[in-house]
Amino acid sequence: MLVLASASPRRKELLSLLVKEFKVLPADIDETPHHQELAKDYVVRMAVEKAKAAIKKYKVQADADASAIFMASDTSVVIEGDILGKPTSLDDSRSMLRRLSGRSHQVITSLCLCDLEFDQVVTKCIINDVLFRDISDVEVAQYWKTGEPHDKAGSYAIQGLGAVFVRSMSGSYSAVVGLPLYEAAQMLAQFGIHPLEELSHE
Ligand SMILES: Cc1cn([C@H]2C[C@H](O)[C@@H](COP(=O)(O)OP(=O)(O)OP(=O)(O)O)O2)c(=O)[nH]c1=O
Repeated sequence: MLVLASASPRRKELLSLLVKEFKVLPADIDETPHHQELAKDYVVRMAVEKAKAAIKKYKVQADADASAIFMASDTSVVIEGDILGKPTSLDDSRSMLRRLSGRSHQVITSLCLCDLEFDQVVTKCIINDVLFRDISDVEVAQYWKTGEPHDKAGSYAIQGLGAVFVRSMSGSYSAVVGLPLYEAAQMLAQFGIHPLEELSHE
């Protein structure tokens, strides 16, 4: 059994493109970056901590399966080395989008796959570049009202209305949305889960 350690509807939707059956077990962790922690290290640490928290929750379940595999991920927007998480208010969203306006930033997504005993652990970090057009404060306020930026790192969603800000991107689109499909498929194969085989045996 594969367990997705996530509360993100995007991650669930993306994983369902690769795997038919999996459980979803959201993991609550402290997402505060350590002092001077590098963004790459931070996102990988977050994915590992989410996986570990889900393992802890899973182990106390009555139907816990010893062969369960756990998948967790984290997405952060990074500009000038600063990590932008989810906005807490319109002011916060405004300051994020003002920083991103008219320039390029990185979206870093990590992935962690591991077994129940945390003996076999594989992590990966995917870095994408996203270039924004200029964004006015009026647009920031209008965008905030849609609700879309509220639960998104960097205060935008490339898969939604936020796409109107994106001039170009390079890297993995699915990674920016929250779950890098190419890398997830490669990592699942290391745990004996082969998406194409599984989905072709209907
Ligand atoms: C940049 C960007 C982020 N996001 C989302 C992906 C993630 O869900 C969210 C970043 O927050 P995360 O902390 O990575 O994820 P989450 O809290 O939503 O879910 P969980 O930790 O339980 O797995 O931002 C988009 O949906 N589109 C985008 O373009």
